Amino acid sequence: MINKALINKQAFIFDMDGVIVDNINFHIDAYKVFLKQFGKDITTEYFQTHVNGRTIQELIQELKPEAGKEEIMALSEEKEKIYRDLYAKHLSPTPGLEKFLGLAKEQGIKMAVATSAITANADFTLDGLGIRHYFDVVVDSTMVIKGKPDPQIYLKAAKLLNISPSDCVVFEDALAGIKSAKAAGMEVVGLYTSLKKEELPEGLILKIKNFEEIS
Ligand SMILES: O=P(O)(O)OC[C@H]1O[C@@H](O)[C@H](O)[C@@H](O)[C@@H]1O
Repeated sequence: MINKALINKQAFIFDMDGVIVDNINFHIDAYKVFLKQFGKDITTEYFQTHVNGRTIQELIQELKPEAGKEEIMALSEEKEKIYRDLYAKHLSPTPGLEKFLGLAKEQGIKMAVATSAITANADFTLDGLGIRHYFDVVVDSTMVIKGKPDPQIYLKAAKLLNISPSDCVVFEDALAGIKSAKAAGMEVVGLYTSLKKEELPEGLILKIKNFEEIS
């Protein structure tokens, strides 16, 4: 049974990292390796407030303003390959995810993924877990101009699903992602995977550790 707070909605839109997979520590470790070439380190706090949920392309643009599109994509792929190599043998869905996706599908709820990741990471996760077939739409960072916290990615997912933003619920774990979804006019279920429960902002319809709590 799907949780009462969600049953009147027509679409569920899932963030990927920190929601479909609980992988944030692997991103932090990959950034530590990748950022050495820029003479930078990254703390967990800096990651949560400035990096998590944003696109790596925008981060690289800040680190290297002179880089053109091709170099930005090459550097993005460099960092994401480090991440995929670190996480590959741990790849697993957030507890309860598949049961929840199955129930939602049975009830005719449309579903999308809206991730700040590059396409290779979305493929790695959705195909690696064998769950792509649950989703009607997958939007990644290469398909938008402005990344989260801008609302563009969630608005695009809703448009492709053909569902009005107010009929969508978003599942998010990152501060930038929650801002993006709210700016798109959507209600948000917060997952406390990368942040602690008390660090998630107010104004969420639910705060959950994983999908076992709502399926
Ligand atoms: O949480 P989302 O939207 O799935 O975003 C994932 C992205 O989150 C960012 O923190 C990372 O820089 C990216 O490497 C990663 O792909």
